[in-house]
Amino acid sequence: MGNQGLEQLRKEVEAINLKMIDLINERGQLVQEIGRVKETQGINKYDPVREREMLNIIKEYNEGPFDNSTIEHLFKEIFKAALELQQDDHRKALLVSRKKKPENTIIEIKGEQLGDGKAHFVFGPCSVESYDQVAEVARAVKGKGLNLLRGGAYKPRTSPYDFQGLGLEGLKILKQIAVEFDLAVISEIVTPADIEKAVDYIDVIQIGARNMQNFELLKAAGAIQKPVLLKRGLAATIEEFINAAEYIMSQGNGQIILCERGIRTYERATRNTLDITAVPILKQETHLPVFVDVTHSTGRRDLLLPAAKAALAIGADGVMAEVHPDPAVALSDSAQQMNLKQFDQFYEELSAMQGIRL
Ligand SMILES: C=C(O[C@@H]1C=C(C(=O)O)C=C[C@H]1O)C(=O)O
Repeated sequence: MGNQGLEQLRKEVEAINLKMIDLINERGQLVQEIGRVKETQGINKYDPVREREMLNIIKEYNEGPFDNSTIEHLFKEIFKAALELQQDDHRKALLVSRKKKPENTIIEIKGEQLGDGKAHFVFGPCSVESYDQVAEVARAVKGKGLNLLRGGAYKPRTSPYDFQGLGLEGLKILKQIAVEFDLAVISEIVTPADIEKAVDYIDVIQIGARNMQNFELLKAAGAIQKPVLLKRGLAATIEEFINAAEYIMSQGNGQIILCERGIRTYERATRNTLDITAVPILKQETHLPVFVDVTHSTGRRDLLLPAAKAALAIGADGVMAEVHPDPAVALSDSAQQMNLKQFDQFYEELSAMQGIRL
């Protein structure tokens, strides 16, 4: 067959493509109409029995050259696309998505505007151990002109025999520190029932990696009007992370800060693997501020500074890191927290970074 024959055949294929588009769209319009009828009758959009009936008729009719399994596959895709057409469009766009809200969400905490394009920082010990221990770090944080302090009161630990945190006593210490040093304090809450009482003690509720898909906790955090710092789960995809944030926002609380904290991979050189490109993806997909926790993602003191630089360079709104007056005796995470001298040096070098806006 010469080139002319080939061209003729291709023209015929092209003409069929166009006819198919018309037919598929005509079908789509009918399905949309069916969707509207179902809506008024309160019937489920998805109807697998009806789909099966149609597939049986289609297979009965099919004379090849495509075999029945291929035809079935193609039509299943058409049904799926048709079903998506039936779901109404704005229900599909998540509240946390850029599609829904193109401009950045800015969260104001103690005069800082998280999400404003400048770099923000959250420092503090892994666990609240005593008033004096937190006060020492608070003094160092305040000394740098910073306003946000973290400290864990409820500690979800891998082993039940590890230090579980001071609980309410820890929150009380944080509250006292917040008042005395004029700081905003961030602490993790692990039980829905504790959220309501926690708002009296802390300024930002943290939902930790292990609780990212604790949906009752997310809903409880959505029902209050306080900023929530939501950490990505250990093995959560970005989509799951975004949906976890949606749980909070769908309850009415839009003050959400996302925090990438590393994910579990086969790599053992670091405690977790910092998924650095999650930052620009989350910035593109959502309108929420994005932080990077360099302590838990790396688990290594020597990597805190390069990881923090990378986070800011790639567009993170802030960095979180752990600081302890004497990491060697810390009741949790002793290998990765900075002491006060290392903290000074870390902050000095980070704030000298080119292009950083403090
Ligand atoms: C159009 C309908 O809704 C859905 C879409 C279908 C389709 O594309 O043909 C079939 C069944 C349903 O899952 C219907 O119920 O008829």
